[in-house]
Amino acid sequence: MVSRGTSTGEVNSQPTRAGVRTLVLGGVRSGKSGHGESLLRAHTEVRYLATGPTTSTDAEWVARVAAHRQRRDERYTTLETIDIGGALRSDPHTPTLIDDLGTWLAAELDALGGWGPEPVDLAELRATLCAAIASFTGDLVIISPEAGLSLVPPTPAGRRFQDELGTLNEAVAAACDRVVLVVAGRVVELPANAEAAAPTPVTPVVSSPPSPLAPRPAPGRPERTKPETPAEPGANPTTAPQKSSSVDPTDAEVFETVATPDLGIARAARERHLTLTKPAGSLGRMEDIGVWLASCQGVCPPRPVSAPTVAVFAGDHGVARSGVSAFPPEVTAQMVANIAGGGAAVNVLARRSGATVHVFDMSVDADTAPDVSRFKVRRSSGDLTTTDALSLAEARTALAAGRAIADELVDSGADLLIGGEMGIGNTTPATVLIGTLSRREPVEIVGRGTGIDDAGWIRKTAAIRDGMRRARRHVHDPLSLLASVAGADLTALAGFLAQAAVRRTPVILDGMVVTAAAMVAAELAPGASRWWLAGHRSVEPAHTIALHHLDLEPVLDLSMRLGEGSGALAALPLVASAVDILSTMATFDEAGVSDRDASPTVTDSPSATAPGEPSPTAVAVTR
Ligand SMILES: O=C(O)c1ccc[n+]([C@@H]2O[C@H](COP(=O)([O-])O)[C@@H](O)[C@H]2O)c1
Ligand SMILES: Cc1cc2nc[nH]c2cc1C
Repeated sequence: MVSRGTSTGEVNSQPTRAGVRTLVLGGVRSGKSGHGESLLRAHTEVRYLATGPTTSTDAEWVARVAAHRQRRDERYTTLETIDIGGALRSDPHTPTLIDDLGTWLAAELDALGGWGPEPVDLAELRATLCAAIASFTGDLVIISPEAGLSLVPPTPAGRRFQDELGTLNEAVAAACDRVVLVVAGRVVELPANAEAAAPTPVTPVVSSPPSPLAPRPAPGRPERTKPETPAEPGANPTTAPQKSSSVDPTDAEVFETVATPDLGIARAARERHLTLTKPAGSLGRMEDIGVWLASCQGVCPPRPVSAPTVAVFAGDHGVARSGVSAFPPEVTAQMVANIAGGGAAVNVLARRSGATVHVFDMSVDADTAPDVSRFKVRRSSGDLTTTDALSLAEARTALAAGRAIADELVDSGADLLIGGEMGIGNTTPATVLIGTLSRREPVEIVGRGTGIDDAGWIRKTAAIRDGMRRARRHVHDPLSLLASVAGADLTALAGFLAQAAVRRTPVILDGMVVTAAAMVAAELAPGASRWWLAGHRSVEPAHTIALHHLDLEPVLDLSMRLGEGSGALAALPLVASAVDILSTMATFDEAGVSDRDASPTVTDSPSATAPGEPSPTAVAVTR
C-alpha cells in the first residue's frame, strides 16, 4: 500500500542530528514561552539563552523576567547573550531554549543604530543565525513574537521592527523542523508548505489543548483531534462504554477526546471506604484501586469485575535475527499456538481469575490459524536498526486493528481489558520506544529480555542505539514513531490501549513491552493513562522509566519478566478483591462496630458513673 502524508524514511541530510528544532510563535501573553518550556520538559539539562536583560530599572520588566524564571526549574542554566548564533555554534548539542527573537532583534537594531531613517541590512545577521540553527543537533526551541497581526505601527521605528521581525521569523521557520503558533494558550501546528496545508479527508478539526502529552504531528501534518463522541441518549456518560466506531485505517491515528474517570464517584468511593469496618486507610493501595475502578465504572459501590479479557498481540521483529534474544524467532509462532491451545502461563493465570484470553497474530513470520490471523498486517516487521519496521500505511492498519479489537471486546461485554504480547525480540523495539520518548541513553535501559548473555546484551545495546537514532526524528509524531521502530504488534497494542480509554474501559497494563506501547498510546490519546493500572513492575530497567513517565505505580513487584499479560493477570485477583471490599464489606453501622474517635457521651442520668468509667447503659456512641 502507498502511504500518505509524511514519510518515515530518512529525510534528514544530517544523519547525526537527533533533536527537533521548533519555532514557537505567538503574541504577547499568548502562552508561547510556557509551551516552549513544555517541549523541553523531558530533558534533565536545558540551556536557556536569555536575549533580553535579566536586570533593569524597569520594575515591570524585572517582574516579567522573574515570572518566567520561576516557571523554569533547576534543570535550566541561563546564559544572557545577544550572540545566540555564537552560543548555538559553541554548543550545538545541549537542549536549548531561546526566549525570544524579538528582544534579540531589538538589541541587534540597537547595536547597529538601525532605528533611524537609514535602512540597515540585516540579511547577513539572519543568515548567520539560521546557519547556526540549521546545524544544531539537539532539541532546540526558539520563541518569537508574532507581531504581524497587529496594526501597522504609527512610528518608523515600530514599522522597521515589525517588518524585520516578520522577515526574521520566516527565515528562522525555514531553518526549523516545526513551527507552531500559540494563541490564547492553544497550540496550532503550522504546516510546512501549501501542499501539506491542503485539507485532509479527516473532519472535524479542533485545536488541541496545550497539554504536554498532546499529540504533536510531524512537520507538515495538521493537528487533528476528534471531539468526544456524545454518549447514547439516556445513558450515563460515565457508566456506559462509548459506542464503538468502526476504525478506518486512513483515520487510525485520530482519537476522540478521552473522558476522565468520574471524579464524583471517586470521592463517593473514598467516603465509602471511611464507613467500612476497618481503620481508615488500612487496606492501603487496595483502597485506591477500588476507588479507581469505581470511578472508571462511574458507579459506587462498583460492580464486580465480571468479564476480564486478555488480548495477546503477537509478532516477529526483523531485529531478532541479529542475536538480541536468548531464543530463536521460530518460538513466536510456536508460542502463539501454545496460547491458542490454552497451555501458556497467560492461560493458566487467566483461568485462576476467570479471564478470557484471545491471541492475535499481527506480524508473526509464519502462517497461523485463520481466527488468530484475521488482523494480520504482514509477516515480521522490518529490522528497526536499518529500516522502518512498517510503512505508514501498515502502521495505520495495525493501529486500526488494535482499536477494532478493543471495540469488539468491549462490545461483547468485556468490563476490564488486559493487553499482553508475545514476540521473540520485542523487548528491543519496546526499549527503543521508551528510550526515545523518555530521552534516556541505551545503556541505562537495556535489559536481558528472555535472558540474553553478556555478548547478547552488547549486541542488543547496539541495536537499541541504532533504533533510537532512527526513532528520534519521529519523537513528536506518534504514528511515524510506531512505523519507524515499533512493528505491527506494538502498534496494534498502542491502538488497543488508547481505544480502551476512549471506550471508558479500565485496563491493567502488563510489563515493559506493553507499557512501551502505552507510552505511545498516551501521546495519541492524551488522558488515556487515567484508565490504566500498572499490574506489576518487570525486572526490565526500561519498565521503571516507562512507569515513571506515565506516572503509574505498579501493584506488584515480583521480579517477573514473562510478558503475555502474566503480570497484569497476577494483579487481577487484587483488583477484583479491591472492588469486592467496596461493594460487599459491612459498614460500621451495619455491623454495629464502633468507629474510631467514637467519643463516649455521658448522659444526664443522675446515676452516671465517675468520669472515665462509661457504663454500657449510659453511653451513646457518636461518630
Ligand atoms: O514485558 C516485559 O516486561 C518482558 C520482559 C522480558 C521478556 N518479555 C517477553 O519475552 C519476549 C521478548 O524477549 P526478547 O529477549 O526476545 O526480546 C516477548 O515474548 C515478551 O513477551 C517481556
Ligand atoms: C518460551 C517463551 C514464552 C514466552 N512468553 C512470552 N515470551 C516468551 C518467550 C519465550 C522464549
